[in-house]
Amino acid sequence: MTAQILDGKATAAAIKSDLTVRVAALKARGITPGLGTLLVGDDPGSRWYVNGKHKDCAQVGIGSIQRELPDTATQEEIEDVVRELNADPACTGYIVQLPLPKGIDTNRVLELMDPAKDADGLHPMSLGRLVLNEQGPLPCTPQGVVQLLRHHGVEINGAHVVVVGRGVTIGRSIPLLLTRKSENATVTQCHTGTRDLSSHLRRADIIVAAAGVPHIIKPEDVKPGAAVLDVGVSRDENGKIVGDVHPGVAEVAAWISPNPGGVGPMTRAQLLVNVVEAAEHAADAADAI
Ligand SMILES: Nc1nc2c(c(=O)[nH]1)N[C@@H](CN(C=O)c1ccc(C(=O)N[C@@H](CCC(=O)O)C(=O)O)cc1)CN2
Repeated sequence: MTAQILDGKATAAAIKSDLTVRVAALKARGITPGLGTLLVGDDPGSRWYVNGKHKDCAQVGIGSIQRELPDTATQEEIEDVVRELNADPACTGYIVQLPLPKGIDTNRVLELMDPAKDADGLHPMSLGRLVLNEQGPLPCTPQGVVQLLRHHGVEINGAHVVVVGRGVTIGRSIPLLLTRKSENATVTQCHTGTRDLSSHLRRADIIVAAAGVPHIIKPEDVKPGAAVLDVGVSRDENGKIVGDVHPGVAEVAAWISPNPGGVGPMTRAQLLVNVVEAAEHAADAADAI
């Protein structure tokens, strides 16, 4: 039997439809949320992602502020734009598209952002809030993974999840989200230093593959009936996406996220959720004065 699809495109469309209503309600209260983006350099993938984010904004009624710098930009030039976005009242939330060019201190850039405008959940304050179980913007891809599972009714409570990868934007925070009481999973985090990856994978009810290694998850390593989410993005010689999950896994798993069309659209939808939630909190705080 072939696995059922964890359909990121359809789930993201449902989230966006709900957000359209919430943005209209904010506008009725005199607040227009505006997403800022800072793109440094001309990587075609990053440009595609940023353009997609602005297209999404237009669909749900969120304003757009688009800033760009060449890949020769210095740390100071990048930080100047960050300060401008911090000060811009039309920009209620923003992101710095990652990765930044080599030689740029990414953590210093992220730390300079106004945490109240962090739309990506990647500011150290936001990540600290996640650790402390406090309210704040959630990292977009990790929360996209959680929402994709929830939307399709995949049982997370009590599940054993194996995450492959420990990168800061994705792998690192997935265990933080899935071990919250609301999710209640048990998580094993595997990485390049893990001995005998297969033995961990075979025990997983849910696998989240975020290693960036083409087809690292093979059919023989997957427990029949597991849910498998493919977050890896590598490219073949024609520029086509090759995920972390071997196509044969679809014959063993009960659920599989396509790639493209799975976690990617959910990343974009969660960004919009963060922008709208921040604007709603600001509106509530203003009303309370
Ligand atoms: N500041 C950030 N930078 C990066 C993040 C992030 O969350 N914040 N994540 C990734 C890139 N990313 C968002 O920025 C992203 C990745 C993938 C997709 C997506 O919709 N992908 C499509 C396929 C697109 C293609 O064909 O290339 C899909 O999966 O269907 C959206 C956003 C790194 N940087």
